[in-house]
Amino acid sequence: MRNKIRVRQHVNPLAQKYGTPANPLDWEKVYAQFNQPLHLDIGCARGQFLLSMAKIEPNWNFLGLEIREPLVVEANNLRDELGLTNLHYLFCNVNNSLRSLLSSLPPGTLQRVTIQFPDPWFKTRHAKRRVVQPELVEELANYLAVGGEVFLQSDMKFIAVEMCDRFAAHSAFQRFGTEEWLAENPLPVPTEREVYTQKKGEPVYRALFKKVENNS
Ligand SMILES: C[S@@+](CC[C@H](N)C(=O)[O-])C[C@H]1O[C@@H](n2cnc3c(N)ncnc32)[C@H](O)[C@@H]1O
Repeated sequence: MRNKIRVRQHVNPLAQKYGTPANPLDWEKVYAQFNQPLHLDIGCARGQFLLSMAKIEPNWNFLGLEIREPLVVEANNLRDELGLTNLHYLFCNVNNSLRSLLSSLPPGTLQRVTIQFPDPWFKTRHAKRRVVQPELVEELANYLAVGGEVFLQSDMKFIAVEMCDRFAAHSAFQRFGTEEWLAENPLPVPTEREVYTQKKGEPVYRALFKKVENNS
């Protein structure tokens, strides 16, 4: 049994040390089949969700972005031990790295994005530290393929509402179904935070958005 490494619970994405955007990736070196559709998981933590997804869907590539570097190192080591060639984890701050990462992708490959239980940063004065900012929605609108999906979930209703409001405010995105929360997770694998929340019997707020038009 692997020992879990201990890392800080939260880091401030606005701190100077996270101010440098990630370098673009050489996709041909990252994945065995770099033209496969890409699933991007934002704030992947230990990456267990993506690891299971990568095993279930070998015809997709998976990229996990995470700001706590030790978790990324550990996740990539495990990926190597398992020999998965459709999975990669990257240490970066998503709030300044999406453009440099996604602009080099083969056009049309980014087809699914998940943002699951992002750090809530409860206080209003910390709201700028939350992951789903209008600028992040704009970058996803720029690089997600038409018909591509963004799946959002949180155990904090105010965060789920804020995330939905920000995607709904962008003309490239349309909410799937009614304005009600999705009753079930449409993906075949729950995240670690999702399992923890459901074990406590607490609610999860889920929504799905589709990209309906190209960003102009
Ligand atoms: C509460 S955890 C949820 C992890 C996982 N998605 C789950 O559902 O189990 C949120 C993760 O997002 C990461 N995170 C927060 N802000 C980030 C940012 N700006 N860039 C990259 N990762 C970030 C945190 O370090 C943390 O690992």
